[in-house]
Amino acid sequence: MASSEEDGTVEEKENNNKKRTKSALATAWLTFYNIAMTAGWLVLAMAMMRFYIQKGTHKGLYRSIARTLKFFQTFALIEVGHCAIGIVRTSVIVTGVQVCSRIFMVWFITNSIRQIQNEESVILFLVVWTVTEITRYSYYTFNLLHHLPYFIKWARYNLFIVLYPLGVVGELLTIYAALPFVRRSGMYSVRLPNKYNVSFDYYYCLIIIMLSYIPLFPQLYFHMLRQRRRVLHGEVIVEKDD
Ligand SMILES: CCCCCCCCCCCCC/C=C/C(=O)SCCNC(=O)CCNC(=O)[C@H](O)C(C)(C)COP(=O)(O)OP(=O)(O)OC[C@H]1O[C@@H](n2cnc3c(N)ncnc32)[C@H](O)[C@@H]1OP(=O)(O)O
Repeated sequence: MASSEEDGTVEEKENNNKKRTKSALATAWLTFYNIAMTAGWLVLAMAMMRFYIQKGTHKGLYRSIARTLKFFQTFALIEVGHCAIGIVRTSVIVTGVQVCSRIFMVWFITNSIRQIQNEESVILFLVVWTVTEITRYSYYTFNLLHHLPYFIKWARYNLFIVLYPLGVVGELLTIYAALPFVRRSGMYSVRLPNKYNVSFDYYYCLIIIMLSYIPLFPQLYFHMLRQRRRVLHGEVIVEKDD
């Protein structure tokens, strides 16, 4: 009897040790990840400012930062993994929609269609993303280090109120500007007849994606408003599981 109790205690201790090691590892990884992402977006911000100060125009700005942007935005896919393995308390779906829509904007719109890279709307969403990400990743970093300045917390849970709609406007205007080029070039489209007997029209796919902002964006926005009430006003929010 005594020995089984002892076994139980030993097992519990081992489990607790494993959990502690796992959470220490997760914290170390997240701290590294968030510092790297803050630095990446800071580099982007500085490159954009330097370009604009030197050239006095936004034309050519996208091309000058394209590589860095593609790298750091694509790297954010890891965040979906963080949610999936449970090291951050965030919904896989919410994070997945957010990250995939950004990657889609970078790779399948802005990077693929040269003719739209100098649109003002591209600069709009780039500036909005950059401010958002510097704030968001520095918030996570300082939070993990238990030294969170109030102004960063305030910025994380207030700036999105204006930045989120602005980002969406920038993205939608950019997709809209891409439509004529996509239609003319037939890019990423598969026409009939072909040996697989399938067709795909990227032009209509883009229109569907634009329409999908109508149901999806409010969900992301209201999610952030709930997070804001929880973090800034201490409200207890019960969220449905994925
Ligand atoms: C294939 C094509 C698909 C196309 C689909 C099209 C449809 C698109 C629809 C809409 C698209 C919108 C486009 C908008 C783009 C823009 O970004 S515009 C710029 C403004 N943007 C924002 O303000 C972004 C706001 N969104 C986000 O912050 C996130 O993406 C989020 C997923 C919505 C954030 O939610 P969540 O993580 O739940 O909130 P938090 O409060 O930040 O975190 C919750 C807890 O998790 C911890 N945590 C999360 N990540 C980390 C991390 N990296 N490191 C450490 N900790 C992390 C966080 O600390 C919280 O923990 P607790 O405080 O303990 O709860």
